[in-house]
This record gives sequence, structure tokens and C-alpha cells, in this order.
Amino acid sequence: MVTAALEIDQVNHRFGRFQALKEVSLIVPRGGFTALLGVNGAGKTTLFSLITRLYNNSTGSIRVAGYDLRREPMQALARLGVVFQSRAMDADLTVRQNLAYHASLHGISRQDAAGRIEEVLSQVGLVGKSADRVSALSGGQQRRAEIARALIHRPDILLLDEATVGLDVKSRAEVLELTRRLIAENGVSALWATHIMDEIQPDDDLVILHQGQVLRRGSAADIAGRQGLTQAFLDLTGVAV
Ligand SMILES: Nc1ncnc2c1ncn2[C@@H]1O[C@H](COP(=O)(O)OP(=O)(O)OP(=O)(O)O)[C@@H](O)[C@H]1O
Repeated sequence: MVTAALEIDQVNHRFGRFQALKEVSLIVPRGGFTALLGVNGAGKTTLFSLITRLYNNSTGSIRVAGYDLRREPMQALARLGVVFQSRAMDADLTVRQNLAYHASLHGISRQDAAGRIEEVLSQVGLVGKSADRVSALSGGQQRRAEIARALIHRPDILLLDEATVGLDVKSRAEVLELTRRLIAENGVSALWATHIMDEIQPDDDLVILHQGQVLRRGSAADIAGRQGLTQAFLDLTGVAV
């Protein structure tokens, strides 16, 4: 029985002589929400690029739903759903067209795709928007459509890289709440990369990444202690957020 949705063990990454990640280890439990907290440049996107195989990982190991990314890449990647920091949908196509395209990329038949599209649109609360062009959606709706895209192949774990960047406060809260609801109701897991403290709740698993290193792992409440998360982060990193 595989208990972890994502298991990263002692992963390193270099850009030339610059070491962007140093011996990074973390676990996202099945059905868990893990926040990856770090300021700009901490290494969050680099880590996501390794998990999604945009970059090759040559040290340590990454396992997705028990599948080793190096030895069983197809199986591992099939268990991953990714919401990138940059927009990943074609703004000139409708929501449904985008989702149908991504379903076909995942090898989902046309027949099955129709049902899957309804399923994911309902999960993200966009049923009435399927015929709208992505460009006509609000920023928050676009993010929800991207989450629908990431869910189309029923992954075990969602990777969300600064998913609320550029959104107003209300839309930010909605995207975060949606992610938490997907975990509670659909059993998916999530690795939520952010630099925003307010997005983290005391019960969350928290990983603090700074200058390519994991400084703390544990429950957010334990890491925050009596002083609160903002002060704990400042004490650990020397950086205020
Ligand atoms: N292609 C690259 N070549 C050289 N250095 C890079 C490259 N990509 C990232 N870096 C460096 O690696 C470090 C980590 O960057 P990364 O983008 O992973 O951080 P981040 O935590 O995702 O921050 P942000 O949210 O700003 O993207 C930074 O110092 C960055 O300048």
C-alpha cells in the first residue's frame, strides 16, 4: 500500500555552477494538502520542473503515487496534474475545446472525454462556462478552468505553482478553497507552492524552502509555535514576508 502521493528524497539541481536545490526531501501524504512556502527564488518552480520532468533529475529520487519518476516516467506523470504559474490554456478557444484538447493529449477517447469534461467542470464550478472563450473568463475563473484541465485525467496529486498570483483577494480565496474542497471530496492530494502566509492553515503540512534548501517540515501549527508563522519564517530565513 503506497501511502505517499509524492515522495521527494534528497534531490539536487544545478544551473551551471549555481546550486538551485540542495538535498531537498519532502512528502505529500495521500489526500493531504502540503504547502511549499518560500520567497521568490527559493527554488519552488525548479522543484516543480523536476517533478514534471521538464528538467532531468539525476540525484536523489522522486516518486509519484509510488512510481519512480526516472524508472517509470509514464506511470508517474500520468498520476500528476499540474497548474503552472504561467497560463497554460489557449485564450482564443472555449473552455470545452481546451479541455477536449488536453483530454486527447492524455489519450482519453472522445467518448470518455465528454463525460470527463462535465465531471471536472462541475468539480470546479464552471458548468455554465464551457462554451465561453477562456479570454472572456475572469482571472479567478481562468485559474479554476486550469484546475479543471489539470484534473481531466483523474490524477492522484495536483501541483499548484503560485496558483493565486495576479488574482484579487476574493478570487484567491476561492481558488484555495476549491483546492481544499477537491482534497476533502475527491481524495486528490496537493502540493501548493506559495509565498503568501495567509494561504496556510494551522493543520496544513508545511515545507519551508529557502535558497534551495528545506529548512523545516511539519505541521504549520508546530512550525509557527507561539510566535506565529510570520515571525517563525523570519527567524528561520532572515527574510520578512
Ligand atoms: N534557467 C535558469 N538558469 C539559471 N538560474 C536559474 C534558472 N531558473 C531559475 N534559476 C535560479 O534558481 C533559483 C530558484 O529559482 P525558482 O524559479 O525555482 O524559484 P521560485 O521559488 O520558484 O521563485 P519564483 O516564484 O520567483 O519563480 C533562483 O535563484 C533563480 O534565479
